Amino acid sequence: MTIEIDVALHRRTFALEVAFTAGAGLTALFGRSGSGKTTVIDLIAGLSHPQRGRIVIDGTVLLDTAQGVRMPVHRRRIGCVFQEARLLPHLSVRQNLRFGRLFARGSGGPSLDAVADLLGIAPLLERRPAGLSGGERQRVAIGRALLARPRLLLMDEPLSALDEARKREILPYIERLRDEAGLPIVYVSHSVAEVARLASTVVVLDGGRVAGQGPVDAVMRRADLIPDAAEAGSVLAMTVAGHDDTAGLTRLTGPAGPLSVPLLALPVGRRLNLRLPARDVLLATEAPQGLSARNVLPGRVVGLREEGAACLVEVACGAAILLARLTRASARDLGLTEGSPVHAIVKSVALDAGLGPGGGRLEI
Ligand SMILES: Nc1ncnc2c1ncn2[C@@H]1O[C@H](COP(=O)(O)OP(=O)(O)OP(=O)(O)O)[C@@H](O)[C@H]1O
Repeated sequence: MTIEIDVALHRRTFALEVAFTAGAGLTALFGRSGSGKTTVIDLIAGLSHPQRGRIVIDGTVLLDTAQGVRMPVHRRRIGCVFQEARLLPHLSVRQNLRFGRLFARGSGGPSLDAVADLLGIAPLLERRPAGLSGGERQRVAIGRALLARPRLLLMDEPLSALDEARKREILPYIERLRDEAGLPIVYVSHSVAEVARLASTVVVLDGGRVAGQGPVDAVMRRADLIPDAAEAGSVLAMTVAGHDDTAGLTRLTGPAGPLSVPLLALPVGRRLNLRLPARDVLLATEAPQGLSARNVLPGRVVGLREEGAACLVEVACGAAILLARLTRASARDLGLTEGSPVHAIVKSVALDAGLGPGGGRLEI
């Protein structure tokens, strides 16, 4: 499964020149307001047209201006989910879902019941949209899009109209969709938390151009690519290994080594992306003694970059690279150079978009 995009669109006040390829999973289009994210979504959906471009999804050419190919919107088989669910208010949830099926082309694809189960909306089928929470409405909108048997799902800031509690409710369903439905997703967001938690691949847009792209862990470490550089850090794919109720800790395993965090209400075996902001990682040249922080990972410096008064240090720990933000003076005092053995002390993790109690930062 591949998505290939290479488009150029020139408006009077804005020029977009974007090329990227993405594989299976969830590809996040990430960037500041006005960077061109929605414009790219509209071009893929066929809602607007570039002066030049080629868009190919899994071998099917949707657009190729050089060959005069421009597939109309209704034949593109692209599902769209926007900020607002846009359900038909006079129809029940079941009828809204069936409405999605009306647009399905070809055969196969999941049944209404399978989609309702995947999204946890089976108990809501006979209700009307007005009686649903924002998160429930959004899940119905996703279900309606899935029932049209799309080859690709476009999601344009689907959580931005929801409060934190509703975001928490819907995120696991988007993860299931990503992991179980086998449908590629292009997801627009300007939230580091959402991108870190959901994305497999990230394409960063800036001023209508691709500023950087790659796997989520590589892109989130690039302080130069993150609109708020203080949010830069590593993203680790962790698995819940066990809980220690007496100590009040959950043990996680992952590519950088084991980490303990305050108890999480997640089952053993559950995978989660943990974001370690660079500002929350300290470095020591010797194994620290008498320290309250319990998560100390041995590693080796593999990169140093000065940025103003700060020094960003990349540390290879196991199979992962952690990012630590030190002052330049501290980096000098520690005598850090490439190859230096260090101990990374993880002060806290960001439990993105509400995985933990209340979400946000968790001191560990
Ligand atoms: N229909 C249009 N006609 C002219 N200019 C437009 C149109 N739609 C968007 N623009 C301009 O194109 C630029 C990119 O807009 P776009 O909506 O793609 O950005 P975005 O990254 O999705 O922003 P946001 O995060 O705020 O939604 C902006 O400068 C915007 O003003």
